[in-house]
Amino acid sequence: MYNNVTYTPDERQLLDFKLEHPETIGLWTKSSGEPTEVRDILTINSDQFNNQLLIDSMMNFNAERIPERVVHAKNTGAFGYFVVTNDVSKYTYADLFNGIGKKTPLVARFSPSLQNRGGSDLVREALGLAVKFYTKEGNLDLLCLHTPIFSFKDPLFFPLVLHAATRNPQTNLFTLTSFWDIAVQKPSVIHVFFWLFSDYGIVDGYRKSDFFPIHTYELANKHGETHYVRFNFRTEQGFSAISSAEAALIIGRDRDYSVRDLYNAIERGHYPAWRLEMDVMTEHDIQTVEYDPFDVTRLWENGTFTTVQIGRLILNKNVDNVFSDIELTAYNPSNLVPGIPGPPDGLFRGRRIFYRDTQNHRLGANHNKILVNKPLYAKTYNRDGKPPVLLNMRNAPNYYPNSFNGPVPYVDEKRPRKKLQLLERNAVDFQPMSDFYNYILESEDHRGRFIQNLVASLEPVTPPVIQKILKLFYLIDPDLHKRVTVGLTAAYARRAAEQAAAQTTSTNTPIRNFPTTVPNRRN
Ligand code: HEM
Repeated sequence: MYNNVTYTPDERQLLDFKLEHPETIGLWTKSSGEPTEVRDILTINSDQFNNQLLIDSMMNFNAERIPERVVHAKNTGAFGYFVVTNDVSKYTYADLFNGIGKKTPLVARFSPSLQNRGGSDLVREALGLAVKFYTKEGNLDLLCLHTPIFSFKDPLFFPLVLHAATRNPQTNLFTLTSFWDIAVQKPSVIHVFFWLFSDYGIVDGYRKSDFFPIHTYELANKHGETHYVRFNFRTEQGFSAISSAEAALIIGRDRDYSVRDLYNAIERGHYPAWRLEMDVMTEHDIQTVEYDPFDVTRLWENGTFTTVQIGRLILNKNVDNVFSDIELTAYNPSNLVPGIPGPPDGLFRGRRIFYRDTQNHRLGANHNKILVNKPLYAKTYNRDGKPPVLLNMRNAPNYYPNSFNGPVPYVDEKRPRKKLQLLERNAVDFQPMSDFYNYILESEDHRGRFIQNLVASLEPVTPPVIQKILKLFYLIDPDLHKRVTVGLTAAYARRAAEQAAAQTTSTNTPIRNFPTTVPNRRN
């Protein structure tokens, strides 16, 4: 009866396991290793406190959850590799980017930024792609968003803005009023909102989006010269987005659409790939362009940089276990390698601390010893702490300097001696938002959909936020202000009519209760 049916890879997973293992995979034991005796698997009418299997199973189950990430909690990911396709040695001596054809293994994780672990992935919020490259010179982590810009420059605002954009402490709901209020108070945020409310907002699965580490990274070549780059991961699947209405329909039947899409594509051998490119400026250009090229809230301007392809990222293996291979990953943007000194801006300096700290909290101080985070090579003077400690550097000296052949530092002649010092501005510049409205939204159709999405999001927003946001829209572009105002007026009129109609309709009385008894057949 089932012979002619084709099942999707995600539904087939257990069956595939069985086909790969025609016999049982072995004896069931307790976590101590003691084999499970068949009479212990039923505890009814037995002395339950004497049943070690019951205690072992229950206690382990009770402890299954660890704290979810404060942001980017919802998980999916895969293993893959990066392959160098171009000679970029004139920009960086980073080993992983040098040598056409060189392959570096990696683990990638995708996530919506605001959803809790069980949330939906077709949402109008920034999506994350985090990549951990296991290089010979340590792990390189690139954390990206699917918006090419970030919301603000000052790291102090991260917890504050994120509180406004996540669940309200009383209602436990995402609240559009606080979401837009923070944009009023910190208008650089509006630029990110614009990307999200445009056709770039909801992508048709992670595979079909570009991703951006955003910050301007410093790179060093073997002569000690520096270049400044913005990396871009460009999807080879073709960018594809969906509308709010389409997303709502899909979410109704599948909250894990993008997770499923990625898993099934990889199982079917349609390995998703991204081109890693970089937009490059020389040390001279970076200091002379007429805008701030380190400002994470704005794009670089056409004609001020060249674009160079580095290689391709390919995901070709689904993980065996989401908890150990993805949930336990600890991506940290300050995991950099020689030849990539990293971004010099203030936001990145903040991020250098936050990730290590939150991962100490979430995974423990030894998170880099968890298998999926373990670099190919590491010898440190760090010791002890909550497991895993692996071999804890065994009997090697645990202090430095020492006279007993403990690990030693090396000399990197190529490392740049100078460091660029930035002086960042706090002023808000509406130009990038105006450019977005007039140029990035390339057609009248797109602008129309953008206005529609804005209006839908603004309609529930209460005073005084709504008045203030409209004033800001006026400053960005009077046409934007006019069209959103017209849209809102129509939306309010529709709502008032719906409310009036609802008052005249009779209330809905339940026609049944849940049955809680069955007929007594003995009578
Ligand atoms: C001050 C600014 C920022 C702070 C304080 C911050 C903080 C955090 C924290 C606490 C996490 C959870 C980490 C974990 O539990 O393992 C996280 C995850 C993440 N962040 Fe940020 N973030 C900031 C800016 C950014 C920016 C600019 C980007 C992208 C360019 C970004 C991309 C991501 C991604 C992709 C993840 C998910 C990592 C994963 O898959 O595990 N963040 N961030």
